[in-house]
Amino acid sequence: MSQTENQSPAPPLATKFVAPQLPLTLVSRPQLLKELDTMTAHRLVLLSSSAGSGKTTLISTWARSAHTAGRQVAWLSLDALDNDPTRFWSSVIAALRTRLPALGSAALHLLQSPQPAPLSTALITLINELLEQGSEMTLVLDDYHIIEDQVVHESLTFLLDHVPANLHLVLVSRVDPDLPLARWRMRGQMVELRDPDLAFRQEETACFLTQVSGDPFQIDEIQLLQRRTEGWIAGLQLAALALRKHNERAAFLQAFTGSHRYLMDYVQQEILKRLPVPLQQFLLQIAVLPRMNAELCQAVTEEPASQELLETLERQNLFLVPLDSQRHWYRLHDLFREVMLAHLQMTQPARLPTLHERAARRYEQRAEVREALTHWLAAGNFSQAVVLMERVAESLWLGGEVKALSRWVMMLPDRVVHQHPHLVLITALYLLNSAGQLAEGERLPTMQEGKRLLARVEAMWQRQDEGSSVAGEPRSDAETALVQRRMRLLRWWIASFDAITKRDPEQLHLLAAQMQQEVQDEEILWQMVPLSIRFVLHQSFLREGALLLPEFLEAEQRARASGNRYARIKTMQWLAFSAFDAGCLHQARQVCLDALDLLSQIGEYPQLTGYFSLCLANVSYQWNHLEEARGLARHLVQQAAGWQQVDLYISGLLTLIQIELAAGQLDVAQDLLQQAEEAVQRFKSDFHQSWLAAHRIQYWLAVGNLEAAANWATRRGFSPLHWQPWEQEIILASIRVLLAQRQFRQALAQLESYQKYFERPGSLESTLNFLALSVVAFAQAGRNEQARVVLRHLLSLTKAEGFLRLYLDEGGPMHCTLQELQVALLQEGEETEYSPAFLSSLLEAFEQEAQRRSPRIATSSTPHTSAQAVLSHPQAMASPHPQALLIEPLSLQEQRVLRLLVAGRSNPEIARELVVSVNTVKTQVQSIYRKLGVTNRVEASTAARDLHLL
Ligand SMILES: Nc1ncnc2c1ncn2[C@@H]1O[C@H](COP(=O)(O)OP(=O)(O)OP(=O)(O)O)[C@@H](O)[C@H]1O
Repeated sequence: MSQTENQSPAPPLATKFVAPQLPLTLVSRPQLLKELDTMTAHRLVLLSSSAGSGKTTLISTWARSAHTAGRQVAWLSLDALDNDPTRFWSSVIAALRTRLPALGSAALHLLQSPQPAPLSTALITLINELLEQGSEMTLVLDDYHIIEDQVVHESLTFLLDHVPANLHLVLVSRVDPDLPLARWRMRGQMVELRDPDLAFRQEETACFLTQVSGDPFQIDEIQLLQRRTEGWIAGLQLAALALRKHNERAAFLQAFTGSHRYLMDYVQQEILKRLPVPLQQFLLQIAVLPRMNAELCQAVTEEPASQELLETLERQNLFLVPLDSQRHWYRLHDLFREVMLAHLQMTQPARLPTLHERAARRYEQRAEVREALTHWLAAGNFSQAVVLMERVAESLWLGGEVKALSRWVMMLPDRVVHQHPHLVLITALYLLNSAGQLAEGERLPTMQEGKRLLARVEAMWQRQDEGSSVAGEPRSDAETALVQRRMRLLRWWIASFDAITKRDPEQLHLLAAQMQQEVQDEEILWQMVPLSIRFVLHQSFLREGALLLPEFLEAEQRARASGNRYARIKTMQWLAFSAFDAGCLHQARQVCLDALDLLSQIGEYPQLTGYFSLCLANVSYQWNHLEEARGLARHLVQQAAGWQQVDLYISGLLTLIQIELAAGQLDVAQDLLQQAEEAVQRFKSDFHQSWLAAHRIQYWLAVGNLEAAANWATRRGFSPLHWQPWEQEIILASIRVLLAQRQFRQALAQLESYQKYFERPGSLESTLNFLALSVVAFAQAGRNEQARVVLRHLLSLTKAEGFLRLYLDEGGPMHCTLQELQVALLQEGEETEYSPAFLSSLLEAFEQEAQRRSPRIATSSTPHTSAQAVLSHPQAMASPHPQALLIEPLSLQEQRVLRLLVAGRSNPEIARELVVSVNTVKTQVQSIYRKLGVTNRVEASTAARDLHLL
């Protein structure tokens, strides 16, 4: 090469002026191309996004199609030599001349003359030539990030500020160029495409993978790669490339992370190597943070200019994703972050623990425990991790985060587990406690996790017993005994879950007794274990939770004195439910209110409020505060569904069904029944079956579908010989079916045979339900005297606690019996073992119930009801006990007369059958007409049928 040749600048490569070849496996992006068509009407289109995000491919595809459509598109791929202003503008003019050869000769001459004119003169000449020439032209400047020369930036700004309307510029860059972008953006002179616009959508990823590999991909494989790459095309392409060398596609996809060599090489060569060292270091170090703000970055990197560096990363499209619109919080693109971490691990392994420790400390100061723990563990600083876990274990339980705690505990190495067995055992205790509150079908995984934790401590202990070397101090006998006792307790607790699954109350009883012995001198936390088993045993199995009331009262006091919040909340929960079972509604309500108060004082633990809300809803229901009960139950169901607390969700639904049935909202009840049935089936929640079946029957009876109810009862078949306490609601419901079928004798026989079970001590709630049904059965069978006797007993048991729904739910026959009792008391001046005021308030409640169900009747100017009015009310048919709809219910004798009348008997025939005079029958028939609001036999028959009075 000659001297002169050596000094003259190298001529530009002709390929600079041609859009690059498109990939063979091109995924078409019609939507983006269409957008570009519109965007290129602007003065400037900026494509600023990460390396390998598909900028060049997109714009060259567009350039080709624009060219085909007759548009003039000039192309210039910039290179490092273009960092010289003369060279840059000469290249630009050369690019323009590929489309308009006559353009720019004067400007070029000025630029290249031996005594060059000022740059602005050449630019003005070019602008004037463009304007003069007049045709539309788009100029693409690819890889503009290569340009660092300030004069080039300034001259380009000059051009853009004075650009003629027929020139449009497309700038393609990995970083935001040093141009007045904000001004142009604000003036609407510039439009942009950035990473989120360019990332492949899932269908594009699918198309790309299929084209590259030739094989169709499964949807889950596509989703996995889409998630991993977040649509970053270069990442996807590298994964596809690596995939070609693997036979086991599924295994490869699972193992594909940022530490893959292809990715690391690409990022190193294309990105990291090109950054200044301080920025490189900053990026590598902040990669230990899953999400970050300037303050955290500063804590980790000790770099005071963290805010500015974050802004630089963002401007340079270095995979920093803003998490809020104020740009306080960011995260790194996941796969890119993995590459950074892998790089850090490879180049500066000793630095990683320090960075994690700094992060952990900062998070601890911010009281962000989860993050702090993750970093302590990542730093391998297990002693700090354990200290923190021990400190926050209880709060994590309260916050419903036991599973996270158990995951962290599982990450501790054997040596640490051996030194801190109690942390592991307490985590297992919390897990088993949570398992106890889950519906049966979902209990297993949580229990398995508890088992795994316990097994770790046991295995270590066994190794110690066998004399194998486990690091750590030798233990005192007392400490060894304590750990062993706790392991035993947990084993028994696990065994108790098996007993629950096998429906084995004896075994449960045995286990609880064994445990009770063991925990005499234990901390309150461990004393809770046998109590929780006793609660399940007595509440869910034997259904005599009331028996435990004194025990729970005492436990609650102990828990209060201990200051342990877990123990307090648990004992209050048990206490509330036992009080409810014992019929102590006021006490149950007070405990719930106190517990909710306590929970609001100790912090936001909404998951723990559920059981208290449930109990409160049931108390409100009994007091006939239906609106309040409904509000509580609805809220509870919504929340429990969100928290995935299936047991609570189903219990809430069942309570809500009962409320809607009582309110006559049968359509709503029907929907809820379906939801509950699905949930019970899905989660195999057997303990809810009895309530559910009982509600279903109540619903059928309420809508008059006696056939469905009867079919069900026949299929089910009951016998006192197979009494199971957890089936008592179904048993009572099946007796209701008998009553509805007018099989009074059988119903009474059933009641008698079950009496000893329902009237046993331990569940006043069961006893009350049984007695209420007995009153109705006797009354319907015409055994009014006995009905009144049972009713008096019932009144004496419920007088102090204000039970209302217990009575109201039984409808007409209960109402009649109450009225008869009141008359008898007035006539005979009988002594009562309950307050007559209570009786009056019950009768008043029945009146209000009738008014609520049928306001037209209550406000009618005629003193007596009309059956038509009753029937015209939409809720009339919803009443489970239509007699209650009549302002004046029919007496039993009138019901008998009505039945014969409907059967077509004449007055003398009725008189003969009932052994009364014809005149008496006539009076009773008139009274029936009056009460039903009808005037003849035909109307009476219709009303009787419609109102289900027969
Ligand atoms: N639509 C597409 N179909 C198939 N492959 C594509 C598509 N878009 C991009 N690619 C591939 O992705 C890789 C990166 O694309 P491209 O070079 O266009 O990205 P870029 O953002 O311009 O990158 P850089 O910043 O490095 O210039 C290329 O190998 C390209 O072939």
